[in-house]
Amino acid sequence: MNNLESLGWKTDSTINEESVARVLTVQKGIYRISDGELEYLATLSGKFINNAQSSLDFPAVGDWVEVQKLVDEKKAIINGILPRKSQFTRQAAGNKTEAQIVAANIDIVFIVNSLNHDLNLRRIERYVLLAYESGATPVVVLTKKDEASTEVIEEAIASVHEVAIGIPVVAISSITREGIDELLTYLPAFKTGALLGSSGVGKSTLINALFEREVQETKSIREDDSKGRHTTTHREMFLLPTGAMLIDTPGMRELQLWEGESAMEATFQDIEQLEDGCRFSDCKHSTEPGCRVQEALAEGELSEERFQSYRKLQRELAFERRKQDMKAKLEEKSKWKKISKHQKKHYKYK
Ligand SMILES: Nc1nc2c(ncn2[C@@H]2O[C@H](COP(=O)(O)OP(=O)(O)OP(=O)(O)O)[C@@H](O)[C@H]2O)c(=O)[nH]1
Ligand SMILES: [Zn+2]
Repeated sequence: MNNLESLGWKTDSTINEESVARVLTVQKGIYRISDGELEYLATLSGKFINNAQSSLDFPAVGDWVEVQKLVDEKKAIINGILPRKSQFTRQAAGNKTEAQIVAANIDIVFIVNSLNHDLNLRRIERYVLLAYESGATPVVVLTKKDEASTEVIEEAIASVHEVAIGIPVVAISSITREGIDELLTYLPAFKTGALLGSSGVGKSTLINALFEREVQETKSIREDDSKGRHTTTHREMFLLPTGAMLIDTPGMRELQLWEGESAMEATFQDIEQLEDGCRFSDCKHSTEPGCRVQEALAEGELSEERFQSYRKLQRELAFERRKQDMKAKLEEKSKWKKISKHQKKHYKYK
């Protein structure tokens, strides 16, 4: 196994692996990257910056980048980004239509909620949708198991299963360590996970828990690791002692919906299935006769809250799409403006 593989790299003979590295943190144009052996502080090449069209073209935590290493100085220059397997975006600050990339190449998304507060099922639905949109696999984590009664735990798991259909749910305690091993079965070595969840649900405590025991256990093996891999806790992409990676970026809290047609279908499979039973294929599920959705609502088979949440997310997505269409049109316009200006200029000097 080469060093890159320890960061989750899959061997690719079409790429010169000597010049590949992964982005661990991003801070004001400085990228801390690793090739699995050494870390480098990298900047973007001039050509890269010139070619970038939007903020999505810039590297994010988790990206694989093509670099030129200056080994002696532990510095590097980033020339390009390798194709992303998945990506999380949010709205760029100060720009209502531009997406900004928060993290890339995430395999598993942990949707973290705490058992000692009211479970917000609507938020879970939203996060499930986001996970599917990004291209990652969702897992729901219920924290602070030590503070909840068996009854509360069972009830919480059952209600999450209802809104997160077919998605694993794990109840854990970072204090008693209950459930931690089960959680790790969803994050195998060389895979990259990300934590999604509100403030205070226990994400940092979980990361610490994931480090502690393993650090003890693996200490003898990695004691001579002069890079101090186990003590660095300020990174955004953590290299866990199990060999897996975990991303906890603050930006993950402001994730936005982007264009999730198929993600909606995956998230609301129950409703999509009911819709197939409506008499009219363009049924709006309000007053139409033979509406299977209304029937399920009346019979309590589908909860009103979940249906409203579905509606709300649908509206939001439609809004996002309109915004993006508008943006595309404006860009097209300004492109033509530039071209005609350019032509006028040429004309003058001819
Ligand atoms: N009883 C109990 N308390 C926990 C557990 N995990 C976290 N806590 C407590 O919950 C509080 C918040 O935990 P954090 O890990 O800081 O939460 P966070 O999600 O990282 O919060 P932000 O960093 O603000 O996003 C702290 O007081 C923790 O000690 C747990 O498993 N059991
Ligand atoms: Zn209907």
